[in-house]
Amino acid sequence: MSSRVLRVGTRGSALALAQSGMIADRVARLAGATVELVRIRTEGDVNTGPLATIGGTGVFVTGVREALLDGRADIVVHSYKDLPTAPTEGITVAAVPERESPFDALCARDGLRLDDLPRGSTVGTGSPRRAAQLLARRPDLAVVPIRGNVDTRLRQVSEGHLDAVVLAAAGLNRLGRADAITDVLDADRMLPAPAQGALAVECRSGADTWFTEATRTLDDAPTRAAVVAERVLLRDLEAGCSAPVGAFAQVQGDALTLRAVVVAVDGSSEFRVHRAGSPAAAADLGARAAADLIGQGAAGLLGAR
Ligand SMILES: NCc1[nH]cc(CCC(=O)O)c1CC(=O)O
Repeated sequence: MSSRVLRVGTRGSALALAQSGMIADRVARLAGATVELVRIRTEGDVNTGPLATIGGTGVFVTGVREALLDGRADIVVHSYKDLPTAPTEGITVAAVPERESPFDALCARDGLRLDDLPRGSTVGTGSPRRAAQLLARRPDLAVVPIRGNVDTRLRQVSEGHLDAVVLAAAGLNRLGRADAITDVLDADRMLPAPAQGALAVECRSGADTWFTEATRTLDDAPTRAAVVAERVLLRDLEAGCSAPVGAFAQVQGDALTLRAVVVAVDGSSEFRVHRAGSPAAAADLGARAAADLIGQGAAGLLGAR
């Protein structure tokens, strides 16, 4: 029996446990280790008020990273789209594993698809990006702000309080709730949040240990290139994770393509870009796309910056 123990820091939400558990099992198997889950309760879990009033989604990330930095955990796993774009001193993204579905999913009553929702239907989402793109296509819908974990949101539909909710397909898939999806919103209808569906596996910088070595082997180069392009775009727009910015990059053959949109929160106007580059120059592609959007006047839709 091996004496190696991989300590994986994780929040206690169902999604966090599913994601951390899946990565932990893969790293542990590669390293011949056993897994110890280190539960972390963050400010965002304790305080359920509107995220904007308690410091944004960063409140979830900070608590988890503290466990890494003070040595309680060896690795931590984040939904990449929840990470701020600025790098953190002392922490390295050791792996960006192969991406799950990057797309958003409509979960509606009675199996309805977006175009079949009756006029005036209520759709729950707390995301300005999702709200704006829904309203751009269906101005008649009533977007209702909601928060809470995936199960709480799905219950709003199953209990008849809302006609539909929009959630990341990746989260639903990882939680085994793909059955709730009635319409996967492809890139032509809704561009996802930068890095949606991707995970970031973090280790302390400079620690060349058995667990960083094993973690690095989970890195997927095409996913990393796509995520770099999407997040450099977000960074250069100086927009946060709740900004009305959609972006989707993918490696196709030798090329990396990037599509992005900045939308008015009421869906009344938008700026778009579609560019291609080399996967080796992913950051440059994101930067050029952001400059293009700013040149079109997109900064005016990004609000106070
Ligand atoms: N904002 C919360 C969050 N962060 C990551 C996911 C889903 C998983 C992913 O995008 O990787 C979700 C839920 C959602 O947006 O529906």
